[in-house]
Amino acid sequence: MNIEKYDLAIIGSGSGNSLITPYWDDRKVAIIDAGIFGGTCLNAGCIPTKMFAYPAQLASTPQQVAPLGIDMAFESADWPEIRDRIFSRIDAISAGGKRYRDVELEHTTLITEEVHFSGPKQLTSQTGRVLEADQIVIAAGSRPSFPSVPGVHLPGVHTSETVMRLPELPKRIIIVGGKYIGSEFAAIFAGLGAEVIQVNRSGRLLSSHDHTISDEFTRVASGHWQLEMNQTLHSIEQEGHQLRVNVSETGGNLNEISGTYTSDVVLLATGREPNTDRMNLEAAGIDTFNDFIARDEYLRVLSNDEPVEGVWAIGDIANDQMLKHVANHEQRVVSHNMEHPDNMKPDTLDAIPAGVFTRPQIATVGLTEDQAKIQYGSEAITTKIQAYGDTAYGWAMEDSDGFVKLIANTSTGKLLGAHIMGPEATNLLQPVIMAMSFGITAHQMARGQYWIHPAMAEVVENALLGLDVPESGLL
Ligand SMILES: Cc1cc2nc3c(=O)[nH]c(=O)nc-3n(C[C@H](O)[C@H](O)[C@H](O)COP(=O)(O)OP(=O)(O)OC[C@H]3O[C@@H](n4cnc5c(N)ncnc54)[C@H](O)[C@@H]3O)c2cc1C
Ligand SMILES: NC(=O)c1ccc[n+]([C@@H]2O[C@H](COP(=O)([O-])OP(=O)(O)OC[C@H]3O[C@@H](n4cnc5c(N)ncnc54)[C@H](O)[C@@H]3O)[C@@H](O)[C@H]2O)c1
Repeated sequence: MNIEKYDLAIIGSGSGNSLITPYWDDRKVAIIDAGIFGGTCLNAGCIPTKMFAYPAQLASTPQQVAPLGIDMAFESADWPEIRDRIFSRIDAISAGGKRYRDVELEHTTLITEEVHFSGPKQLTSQTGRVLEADQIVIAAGSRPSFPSVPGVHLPGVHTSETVMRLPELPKRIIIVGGKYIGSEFAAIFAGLGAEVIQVNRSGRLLSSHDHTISDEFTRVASGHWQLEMNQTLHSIEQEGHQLRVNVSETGGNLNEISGTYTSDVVLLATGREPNTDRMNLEAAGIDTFNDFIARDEYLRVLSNDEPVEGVWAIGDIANDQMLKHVANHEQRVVSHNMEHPDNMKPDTLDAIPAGVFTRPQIATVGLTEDQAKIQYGSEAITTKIQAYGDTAYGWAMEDSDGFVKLIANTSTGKLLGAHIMGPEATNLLQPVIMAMSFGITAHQMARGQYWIHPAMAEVVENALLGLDVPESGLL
C-alpha cells in the first residue's frame, strides 16, 4: 500500500487554511476539503450573509428616517445584481485560495476528497488514498441539520448553503427557526422586499439570549415581518408551484397539523450539527462530547480522557459556540502549540462575544442576567438597562427601541455580561468586550477615559454609570 507521508494534515479549508504559517514552508502539508475551498464563513456563512444584510439594512432607511421629517421611498431591490456582486467577489477569493494551495505552493498538497480516520494518525480518502501525518488538525466544521419530518428535501426547500444563490428574490419566504440564522435571513429578505413568515418553535426569538434581548427583539421583529410563534415544523408538501408548510403547536400533539402556510421558498434555519459523524473517529479512538470532538485546554483531542499528541481540533467540529472569531482564535492557539511543543499555551479567552446582524442588530458577551443570578446569586449582581433614546445621539436618531443592558458584580465592579440591541450594536459592544477581557471595572471604564460627546457610544457610558458598583476613584 502506498502511504503518503506529511508533516501536517489539515481536514477542512475554512479556519484550517490559516494553520499553514511560514513555519511549514519547508515541511510537507496536506490540506483536505471535499467541499468548496475556504469553508463555511467565506462561502455560505458570515461573509455573504453580512454582504446581504448591509443592503437590506439600507433598504429599510425610509422607515428609519420618516420620524425625522425625511420622506424617502424604497422602490425595489435588484436581487440578481446584489447576489452577483457578493458572489463574484467571494467565488474569486475561494478560487484564488484553492489555486494558491493546489498549484502555486510546492510544499502544500490539496486533496478535494472526503477523508476519514483509518488509524490514530492515518486518514483514508474516498478513492483510497492513504495519508499519514505527524500532526493532524481536524477543522471539519458543521453542516445544517434537518428536522426529521417529511418534505425537508423538496426542491424549493433551502438551507443557508443554497438560499443566497436563489435566481430571484422570492415573493414570499417561510423561514423555520428563530435564532441566529433564521433571524438574520428574516431581516435580509424582509429588508429587500420579500414577504417573510418566520416560524419559531418557542414563544421567543433568540431564546438563548438574555431575556430582555429576546423579549424586545421578538416585539420589534413582529413589526418588521410576520412571526408565527410556538409552532413546530410538522411537514412540507409541494402544492403546484408552491410549498405548504404544515406546523403543529409546540407542546401539543406533534402529529396534529395546527396551521399551514404557503410560499415559493422555504428556508430551514433549524440548527447546525458538527461533522464528527463523517470522520470515523472510532478508528483513532477520539472522544466526543455531545457530538463535538472533546479536547484539552491546549486543543489536543482526547482519547479515553487523555490528550493525544499531534492530533488537534478547532472550530465548529469541537466548539458548540460555532462562531468564526472563536475558530480563528483556536487556529492561533493550535498553530502556536504545534510550532512550540515545549512552550504550549492554553486557550484562555472566556469573554466570547457574538453579533446577530438582524434588524435591529444585536450583540452580546458574557453571562445573561439569569445565568449571572445562578452563578453569583441575585444580591451579588447589579444590572442597568440604558435606552439609546435617553441619550443625546438617541434623540438625534429618534430611536425608540434600542438599549444597552449591562450586568456587573456589585462587590468587584467587574462586568459579567453585556447585551445590546440597536444601531451599531456590534461596534458599541467592542469596548465592553475589551473591558471584560482585560479586567477593567465598570467604573474605571466609565470614568477612566473621555467619551466623545455626543456620540452614540454615550449610551454605553450611561449604562456603566447606572450600575451599582464600587467607585474606582477616577473622576
Ligand atoms: C449562514 C451563516 C452565517 C454565519 N455568520 C456568522 C457570523 O456572522 N459571525 C460568526 O462568528 N460566525 C458566523 N457563522 C458561523 C461560522 O461560519 C462558523 O463558525 C465557521 O465558519 C466555522 O469554521 P470551521 O473552520 O470550523 O469550519 P468550516 O469553515 O465549515 O470548514 C470545514 C470544512 O471541512 C470540510 N469537511 C468536512 N468534513 C470533511 C471530510 N470528512 N473530508 C473532507 N473535508 C471535509 C467541509 O467541506 C468544510 O469546507 C455563520 C454560519 C452560517 C451557516
Ligand atoms: N452572526 C453570527 O454569529 C451567526 C450567524 C449565523 C449562524 N451562527 C452560528 O451558527 C449556529 C447555528 O445557528 P442556527 O440559527 O441555525 O441554529 P440554532 O441551533 O441556534 O437555532 C435553531 C432554531 O431552529 C429551531 N428549530 C429546530 N428544529 C425545529 C423544528 N422542527 N420546528 C421549528 N423550529 C425548529 C430552534 O427552535 C431554533 O430556534 C449557531 O450556533 C451560531 O453561533 C452565527
